[in-house]
Amino acid sequence: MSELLVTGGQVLRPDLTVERADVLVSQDSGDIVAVDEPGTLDGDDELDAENGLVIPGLVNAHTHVAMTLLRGLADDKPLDAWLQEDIWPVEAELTAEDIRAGAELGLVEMIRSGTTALSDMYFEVEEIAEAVDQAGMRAALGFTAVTVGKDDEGARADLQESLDVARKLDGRADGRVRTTFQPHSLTTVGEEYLREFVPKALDEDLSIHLHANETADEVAPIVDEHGMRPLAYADDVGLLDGDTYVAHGVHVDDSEIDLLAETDTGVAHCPASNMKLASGMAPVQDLLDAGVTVGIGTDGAASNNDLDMFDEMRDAAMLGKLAADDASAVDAGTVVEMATANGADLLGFDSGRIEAGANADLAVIDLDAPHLTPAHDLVSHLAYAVHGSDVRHTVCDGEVLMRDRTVEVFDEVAVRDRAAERAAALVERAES
Ligand SMILES: CSC[C@H]1O[C@@H](n2cnc3c(O)ncnc32)[C@H](O)[C@@H]1O
Ligand SMILES: [Zn+2]
Repeated sequence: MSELLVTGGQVLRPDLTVERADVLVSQDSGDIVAVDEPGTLDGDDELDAENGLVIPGLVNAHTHVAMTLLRGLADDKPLDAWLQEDIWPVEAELTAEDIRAGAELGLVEMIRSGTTALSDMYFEVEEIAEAVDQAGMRAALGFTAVTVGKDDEGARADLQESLDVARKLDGRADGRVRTTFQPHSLTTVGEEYLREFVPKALDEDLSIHLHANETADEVAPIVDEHGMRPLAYADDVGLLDGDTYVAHGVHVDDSEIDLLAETDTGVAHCPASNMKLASGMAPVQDLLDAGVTVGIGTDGAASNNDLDMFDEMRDAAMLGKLAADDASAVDAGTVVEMATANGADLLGFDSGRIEAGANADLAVIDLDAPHLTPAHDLVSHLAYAVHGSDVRHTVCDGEVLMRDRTVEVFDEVAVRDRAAERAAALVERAES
């Protein structure tokens, strides 16, 4: 039996109070054993949290982790033009090795900035699952099906692959990988295919993750073609009958907010991507007031351009206020809950809170910094002042992924070099 003691720090509790405490975690079960007064617990190994704040590992509720290879490739365009002119032509040249290299780079970036769980949409998911296994992180993964531009055989093969991959990879990495069925969006997967394959996913009790209501441009065609709002259409084809969360949810009207709440459908809010692609402002406070579970995602690094969930919390708070025209909307405590417990709920993990019995997924923030001084309110600091680079240690499933800012699960320099080489060769191939 091996136990790790995170000692000497202040601890963020599930009710968002902060207290001086030690946290004992089991490296066998991967769970938190106890949170108790300093000096009262003993472990086989220790992690020094002196002058630190121990928080739940952050949960990135929507990303495309391998898109780190496309970071900075194409900026300053709206979604449709960005995808069609820049991203999809390069993605067409991606190999399994590229995706592995991009995923490893993204996971290193996440570990360095205190993220321990992610929900990912992409292809070559076997490679991503292996990278997650090596990273020691937790993930909800899936193969994303797109049917536009494909013949019937190709379209059906894509959706079948999404089901097959979900079935095959569920439980990988000693149970740290869960899977989701993934139609890319309501405009990129045809109705006949949704009507055929969504019931199959529901029969198999698969969670569902899709992009929805991201831009105004994708709402009108759905209303024209189906005579209803996008989320009413999603409900009509059964997408909201399961354990479902939608990425973005920007252009949702009141009836759709009610529908999300009634069907217990979650939203992965992606504030930076929504701002950068000028997609719009999600009505986050209205969603929360209606009882919708809202997590936070970075989206891919090509539309962000980083995977730092502290940046994302700050963006969520700022944009939430603008959207609501109310400075009290989407407050600091709310964004911290969104990035931890809410995200864990969406992904189906027992993490996102520091209490006995929860998954031992933690990050320790170094508070010894000018931009974190004074410390009137540490929840305020988490939302508005901490940067990913302030993370000193990262722990997932009881294992130390980063100790004293050294990533222990990857050779970080080799990961960076490989990703840079692969990204350069990828772009060369796409341009030739
Ligand atoms: C086949 S995996 C996912 C697919 O989605 C593309 N993508 C990246 N960001 C977004 C976004 O904000 N909205 C819609 N689609 C997005 C990505 O490039 C992949 O092709
Ligand atoms: Zn996305």
